[in-house]
Amino acid sequence: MTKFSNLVRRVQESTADVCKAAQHVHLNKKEAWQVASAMSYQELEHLTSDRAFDADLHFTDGGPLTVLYLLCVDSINFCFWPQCGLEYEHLARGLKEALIRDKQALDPHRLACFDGDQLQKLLSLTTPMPAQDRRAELLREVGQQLLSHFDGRPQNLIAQAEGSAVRLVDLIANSFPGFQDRTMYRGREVWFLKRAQIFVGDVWGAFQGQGLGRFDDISELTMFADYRVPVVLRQMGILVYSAQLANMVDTRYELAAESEEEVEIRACTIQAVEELKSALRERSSRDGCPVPHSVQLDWFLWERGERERETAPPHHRTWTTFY
Ligand SMILES: Nc1nc2c(c(CN[C@H]3C=C[C@H](O)[C@@H]3O)cn2[C@@H]2O[C@H](COP(=O)(O)O)[C@@H](O)[C@H]2O)c(=O)[nH]1
Repeated sequence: MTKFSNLVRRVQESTADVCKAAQHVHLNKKEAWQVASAMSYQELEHLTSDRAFDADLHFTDGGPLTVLYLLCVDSINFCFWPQCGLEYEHLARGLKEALIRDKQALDPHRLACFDGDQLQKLLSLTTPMPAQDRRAELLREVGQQLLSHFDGRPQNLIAQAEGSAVRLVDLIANSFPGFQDRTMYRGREVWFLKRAQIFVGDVWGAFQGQGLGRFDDISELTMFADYRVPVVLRQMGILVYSAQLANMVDTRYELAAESEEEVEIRACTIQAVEELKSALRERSSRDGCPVPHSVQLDWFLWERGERERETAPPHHRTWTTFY
């Protein structure tokens, strides 16, 4: 059993350090508290009751094949923007249709032999995406590592987490190298684990927090540091970019992966959602309003970003396999 290292805590702590030291991005905490106080009670009730999992878009069959499907989706859930018109939904729906077409895959007894080749074949049945070869390698890794560490059974992966979302993130990051979303910032390690955490959030959502999706500590997860949510937080005035960074982002200049600018955007995005949650906790002590998990705040912000993507300012552009 891989040593438990609580990588989610490393995400919390390392991104808080980056946010404090950031030169190109400012987290306006006062604005975050304003936004939190302006959220309606009804909105918060909906947020906290909703696991925001889109069951029409995704494959769900109530069993381990759903876990495997989500592991495949989230192993290649990154960088759609270079291909005009391509969105996350095309990936989710494409893999769902490929799985349903591959009738044999639906035989639960066959699940254990879902190896790298089968998973890679699924990709060839979906919409071509940027870096198709890299995505095929990442899918192959899912098949290989699932076979070598978990007897090819996704339910074994879930069982080893023993009902802990944090342990499951650790297992994913330690068992599937492609999910190890971390970098260096001014000589110190920074962790984001966006796809590992979104996988756990998706399993929790797909199973409505029950059975294979039951986690006692889902509240520990951070938001998922992608390129859509920072746009919404910037529009709210919670994230403020330096004039130079604002110009780079607004003119669609590509930010290098692991550059200070990119790392600061991702770290401050995570900390902005934590600040919103702190503000809502404080408000709740006064008016008893429901307090969403970071996962639920994330979905609220992401789906708002999706709705407004045609009219919103540009998101930052970084070529990466992490988000
Ligand atoms: N923070 C955050 N980022 C998310 C998601 C999702 C999908 N969530 C669904 C899954 C289950 C529920 O039904 C959710 O609705 C994708 N992404 C990221 O966004 C970017 C894609 O954007 P665009 O090019 O516009 O499709 C890309 O980095 C992708 O990895 C999320 O929930 N939170």
